[in-house]
Amino acid sequence: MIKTRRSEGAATAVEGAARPWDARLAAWLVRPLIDSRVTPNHVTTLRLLLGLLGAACFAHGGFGWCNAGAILIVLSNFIDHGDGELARMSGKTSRIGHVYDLASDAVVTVGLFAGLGLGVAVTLPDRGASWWVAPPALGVIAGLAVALIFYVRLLLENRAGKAGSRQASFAGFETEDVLYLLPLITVFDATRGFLVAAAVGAPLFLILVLRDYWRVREAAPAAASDASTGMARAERSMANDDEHIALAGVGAAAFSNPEGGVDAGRADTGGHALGASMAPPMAAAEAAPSAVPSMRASAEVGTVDPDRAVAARVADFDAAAAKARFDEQGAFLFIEDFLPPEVTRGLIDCVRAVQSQANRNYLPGHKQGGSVSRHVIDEAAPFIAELYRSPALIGWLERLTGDRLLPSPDDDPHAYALYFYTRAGDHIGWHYDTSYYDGKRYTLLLGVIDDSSCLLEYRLHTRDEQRANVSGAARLRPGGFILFDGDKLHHRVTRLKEGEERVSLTFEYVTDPTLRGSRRVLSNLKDAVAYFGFRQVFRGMIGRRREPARRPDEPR
Ligand SMILES: O=C(O)CCC(=O)C(=O)O
Ligand SMILES: [Fe+2]
Repeated sequence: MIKTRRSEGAATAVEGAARPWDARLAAWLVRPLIDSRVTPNHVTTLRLLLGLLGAACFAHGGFGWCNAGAILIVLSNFIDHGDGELARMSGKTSRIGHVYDLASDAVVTVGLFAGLGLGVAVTLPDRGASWWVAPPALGVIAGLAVALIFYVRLLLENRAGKAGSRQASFAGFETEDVLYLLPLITVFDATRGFLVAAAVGAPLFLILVLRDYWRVREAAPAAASDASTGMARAERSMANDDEHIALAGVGAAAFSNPEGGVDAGRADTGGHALGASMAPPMAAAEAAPSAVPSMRASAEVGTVDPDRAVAARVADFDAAAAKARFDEQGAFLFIEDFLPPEVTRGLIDCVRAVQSQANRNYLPGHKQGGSVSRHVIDEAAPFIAELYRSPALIGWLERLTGDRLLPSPDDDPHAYALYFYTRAGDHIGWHYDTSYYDGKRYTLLLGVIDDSSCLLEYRLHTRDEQRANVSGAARLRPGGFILFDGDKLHHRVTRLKEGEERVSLTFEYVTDPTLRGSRRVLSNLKDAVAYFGFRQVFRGMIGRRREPARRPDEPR
C-alpha cells in the first residue's frame, strides 16, 4: 500500500505511535525475512495475486464466493504493508519496486470494485439488459476513484512532504482500513449497498483530495526553491557559452569538431564520425559583443525578434556545404554553435518561466527526467513558439533537408518541448524519434543550458543497409543545433551527474501532418507516459480546436 512504501524515505518521522497498526504488525511479521532471499517485490507479487484472486471471487458472485473474496482482499491488503516494511528494514528499496507496488495497488483496487460490480450483476434476481451494465459500471467508477485518490495523495506528498498528504487517521486507523471491514459487509450480504455507497462516496472523497492538491500547488510550486539555483546556473551556463564562442573565434575554422569529436572515435566500424559538427567561418566577428555574460536577459528578450536574428545568422553559413554534410551523414547535422546569443538568452528566460511546471517521469531502464510540453510553453513562454515558427529557421531547415516542412499540428504536445535534466541519473536510453505521422518527422534539438557532462550519443546509418554504422557523440552546448530525421537517427543522452544541469529544446517538423486514429492514440499515450504526463497532454487536447497545420508564411 502506498502509505507504507511512502514511509521508506521517512521512516523515522513515522516511527512510533503514528505508524498504522497494520504496518507495525506487518513489520513484525516480515522481520525474519530480512536476511533471506525474499525480496520486497516477491511480497508485492503475492499481494497482487491474492488481490486478483479476491477480485475474481467477487466477480463470481454469491454469498460464499464473496466471503472468500473478502478474506483474500483483507489478506492482500495486509501483505501489501509487508513489501514496504521489508524494503525499509532490509535496505532493499528500489524505484522499480516502488512503481510495481503502486501499479499493484491500482490493479487490485480497480479489480476489486469491478469484480464486486460484476458479482452484483450476475446475482441480481431480475437481470434486464441495463443491469448487466449498471453494477459493473458503478464498480469501475468506485475503483478508479479510489485508485486516483491514492495517486493524488502521492502527488501531494511529493509536493508538500508527508504533512501535505496527511490523511484522516484515528488511533492508528486510516481511511484505507475501511477495506478491513469488507468481511463484515459480505457476511451481512450487503455488497449491493456497499457498491452504491462506494460509487458515490469515492468520487466525492476524490474531489476533496483534489481540492487539497490544488491548494498545495497554489501555495508552493514544486520547483520554487530550485528556481533560484536554476537561474544562477543559467547565468553560469551562458558565461561558459560566451567563453566558448570566444575560443571558437580564435580558431575560426570553416568546419571544426572540438566537442562532437571527443567520442566520435567510438564508431561501430572503428571509423570516425566525419566532422559531425560545423562551426560558421565567421565566429571571430561574432565573438566580441557576445562574450559578455548577460544579467539583463528578461529586459532584452522582449526586444529580440528571433526570426530576424536567425535570418542574420544563417547567412553566415555555407548552405551547400551544410546540406552536403547533412546528406552524407544520413539526414543528420550537428552545428556546435548556431543560435544567436540573444536568442539563447531568451530561451534561458523561457526555461525559468516554465521550470516549475516540468513533469518528471521515470521509465525503468529507459528514461528519467523532466519535460514541458508546447501547451505550457504557449501559455508561459511564447518566445519559443515564435522561434519555432520563424520562417528564417524553417527555410534553413528546408534548405538542409530538401523537404517542404510544416509545423506539427496545434494539438501535438511535442511540437516544441523542453527537456530538463536536473537530477543525478537523468537520461534517455537508445531510441529513434519515431514519426507517427504519414510523412517524415524531423527533430531539431537546440541547446539551452548545459552545465553537464551529458553527451548526445548517436549512430548514423543504422537503417541503411548499404552503409556501415558510424557512432558519434555531441555535447549540446547553449546555442547548439542538432537536426535529424527522427526515424533514422539512433540516439541517447548519457546520465546526468550529481550537481549538474542540462536543458534542451526540441522542435518537431513534419512533411505530412496526417495522423491516423490508432497512431494518434499511441503518440498521445507515449507523450503522456514518457514525457508530459496525462494532464499536460489531455489539457492540450481538450483545450484546443484542431487546426490544420499551416506554414507561418501562409495566410490563415
Ligand atoms: O535532450 C536531448 O538532447 C535529446 C532527448 C531525446 O532524444 C528525446 O527525448 O527524444
Ligand atoms: Fe530523441
